[in-house]
Formats: sequence, C-alpha cells, structure tokens
Amino acid sequence: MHLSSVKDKTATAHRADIAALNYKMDSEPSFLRTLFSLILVSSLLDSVLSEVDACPDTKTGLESLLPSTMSIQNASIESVYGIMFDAGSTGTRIHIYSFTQKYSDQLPELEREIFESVKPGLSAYADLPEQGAETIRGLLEVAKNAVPSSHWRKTPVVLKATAGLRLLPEKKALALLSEVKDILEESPFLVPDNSVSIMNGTYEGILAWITVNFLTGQLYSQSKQTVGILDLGGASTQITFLPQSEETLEQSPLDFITSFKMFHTTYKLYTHSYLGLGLKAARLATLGALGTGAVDKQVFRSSCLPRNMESMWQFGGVSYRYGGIENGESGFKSCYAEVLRVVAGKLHRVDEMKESTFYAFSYYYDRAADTNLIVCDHMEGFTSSSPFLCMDLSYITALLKEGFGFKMTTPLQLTKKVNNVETGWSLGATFLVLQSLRISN
Ligand SMILES: Nc1ccn([C@@H]2O[C@H](COP(=O)(O)OP(=O)(O)O)[C@@H](O)[C@H]2O)c(=O)n1
Ligand SMILES: [Ca+2]
Repeated sequence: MHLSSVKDKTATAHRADIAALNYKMDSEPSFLRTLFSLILVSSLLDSVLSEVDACPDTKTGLESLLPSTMSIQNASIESVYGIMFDAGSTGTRIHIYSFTQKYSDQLPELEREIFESVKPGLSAYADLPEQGAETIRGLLEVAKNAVPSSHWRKTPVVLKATAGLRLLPEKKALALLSEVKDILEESPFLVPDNSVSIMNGTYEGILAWITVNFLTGQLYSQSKQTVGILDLGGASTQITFLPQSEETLEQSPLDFITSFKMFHTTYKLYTHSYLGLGLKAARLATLGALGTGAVDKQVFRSSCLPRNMESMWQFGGVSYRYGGIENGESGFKSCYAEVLRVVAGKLHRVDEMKESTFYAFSYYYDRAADTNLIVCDHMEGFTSSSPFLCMDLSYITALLKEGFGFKMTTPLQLTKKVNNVETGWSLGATFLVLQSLRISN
C-alpha cells in the first residue's frame, strides 16, 4: 500500500497540504515496521511536509468549494450553527459547526468546527445511565460558549450513537438514550424529533464519505473524482466508495449498495459496516474473549502480547484479564496468524477497491500515530501503556491486506483532519439534519 499522511491546515488554505510518502512493502514484518515508523517520521517532519505539494490537483481549501467570485466574505450573511454528538464506543464527542450559505443552489460553506471529547463512551455506563448522560452536560456547556445566545433556539442538537450502543442489550441502550434525551431537552437548543438515536451502520459510512468528499472539494467539483473512506472504530469498521464499474454493482450484495441524496445529487454508494471488527472488538476476538462477558479469574492469552505481561482491560463496561503466553510463542509471525483468524472470510471485496483511493482515519490514523517503536519482535520493550500495539498493528495489516484485499500499490491516505475539521461521519450527519429542517439546501 502506498501511504500518504494528510496534514490539516487552516480553513483558508488554497492548496492541498497532502504529503505523499510513497514506498513499497516487501514482506509483512518490514511492512509493519516501515508503515508505522513512517507515520512517526511524518509527524516529526510536520513543518517540512506542509511545504510539499505532492498532489497539486487536489483542492482542500474550503474556499475552493465555491467559485472564486462567491468566496468573498459577506458580512450580511448570517451564520447557521449545528451541534452533533458522536457517541462512539470509546468516547463521546461534540462537534459544533458554523456555516454560511450564500446561494440556495450552492453547497453551504463551513466556517468553523469546535470540537471537544470525553472518555469513556456512553456504553461504559451501561448500568449507570444517569451518570452516563451527565457526561453530555459538560459538553453542552462548550456549545453554549461557542454558539451566540441569540442563535440557541434555532440551532439543532442531535446525538447519534454507534457500535458501542449497538452491542449493548437493547434495554440498557434505550435507558441511556432516554437519559441523554432529557438532558438535551433541558438545554436551550433546538431538539428535533428523533434527536437521540443509534445510527445505522450504513449511514455511518455514507455520512463519513460525504464529510471527506465535501472537505476535499470533490462534491463541488464537476468531475466528481471522489475518494473512498475507511473508518476503524472501537467496535465496528466501515468502508464506503462510489463505484465506477458495473461489475462492482453486480458483484455486491444488495444491502452493500445504497442510493443517497444530498446537495441535490443522488450518489449510489458501496458501503458496509462490519460490527465486531472494530479495533477493540478485534482485540477481544483475538484473545478469544468476544461474547464471553466478564469471566472471573480467566486470563485470555495471545502471542501478540509480551510474554510476561498480565493485566486488566476494560471495554464496554466489562473488565477482562489478559496476558502473553509465558514460555510460548510471541512475535509477528504467530501474532499475524492469530489476527488472520479474526478477519478470515468475514469481508466482502470487489476488484475496484484495489484501484481506488481511500482516506483512512480514526484508529487507522491513531494507532499509526501512536507508534514510535519497532513492534512485535521487540515486545520486551513495551510499556504497560501500550500493551496492545503489536496486536493492533497486526490486525490493521491483516484487515487491509487479507480482509479488504488491498494491493501493495493501493494508495491509502491517513487523515485525522482536513482543513482543521475532523474527518468522520459527524459533518455529513449535520448536513442531513440541516437539510431535514430545511435550514440548508
Ligand atoms: N472525531 C473523532 C471520533 C473518533 N475518532 C477515533 O475513532 C476511534 C474510536 O472509534 P469510536 O469510539 O468512534 O468507535 P465506534 O463506535 O465507531 O466503533 C479512535 O481512534 C478515536 O480517536 C477520531 O479520531 N475522531
Ligand atoms: Ca466512530
């Protein structure tokens, strides 16, 4: 895979700040080393990279979404605000967006995003719904400071939960959502119908695709050379792209192809969310602990962990004991065999995916950015703060290579933000809310 790391810059940037660092992998262990040490190097060389215009054709400045005659600031145009909560399996985040829209037949222009987050996510409060909902209250204060009070009543606030709540028993998930709804209703913001819900995985992928293609200017461009997205969450993972070939449409299960209308255009997208293949769910699957609940005293072991390690780990409100295999196997080869079992036969692929460009974010980005050592074959050096590094990186490699079937030459761009705006489904979801309330086109 060719990897590029995308650096975010100001919203007025006129040129693409995409630094492409291409290289070829030869074997898995060196791939893993090169891949993740490369990302470290890219973050250290931030200032240098921002000067590199490796993809001069890609416009990422928000101004580039509008013709130059329309990007002149007009003080008489009022800002419109939208508040979106992303209740993910590992944390809850608030995104407060402000937009202007000068002409009703044009895309809205994103002025700014304010972002804040808390950990753990709502699903960690499965048995304490009131306490879980309290985490929302603090984030709402951020919104009150960000949105002028004259706009509070007309600014919609919506919370969408993803895989963490999808995996909880329905009763517990509904109790959490009901407490959250009460807190939103106490706020001064506009609370639309169905403002608190568990989002369907299909939407998660489509809305992230809308976000990334909006931010990279593809939705405005006539050529619509869109990019695909790969989102790796804690509990689920999504892939979405706009198929160009008839074969893809023919070879895909019906529920992988969805037509979606936004900004007066209908997009027929390939999208799927794999529940249970998020990074943290994959840890449980690798350890053989998925679906076991809290098993007292049982230690789940893996060759992806340092031999002498034994510790506790919490996910979704459940604690698990885990450790390495003392006097047993350890290192990349055996670890890779373990994670391969987690992805084997679980993912649908089409040939076109290998030829497309994908933006990969969330854990694809975070775990790469965390990496500052050669992993797997040097686990003795692991600190207790990152015991899962070898397992996670091996899983990401297996998922991309053996799961989705990406070739060495498939370009993947690791992103956290584009133009200082978070990648992910929240911005697309906010467009949908504004559209349904007829606040935007
Ligand atoms: N705005 C956001 C939201 C999540 N993330 C990343 O997404 C990963 C966790 O995914 P998640 O908690 O949303 O899990 P899911 O509910 O999507 O499975 C972590 O790597 C987060 O840092 C992000 O980078 N930016
Ligand atoms: Ca997510």
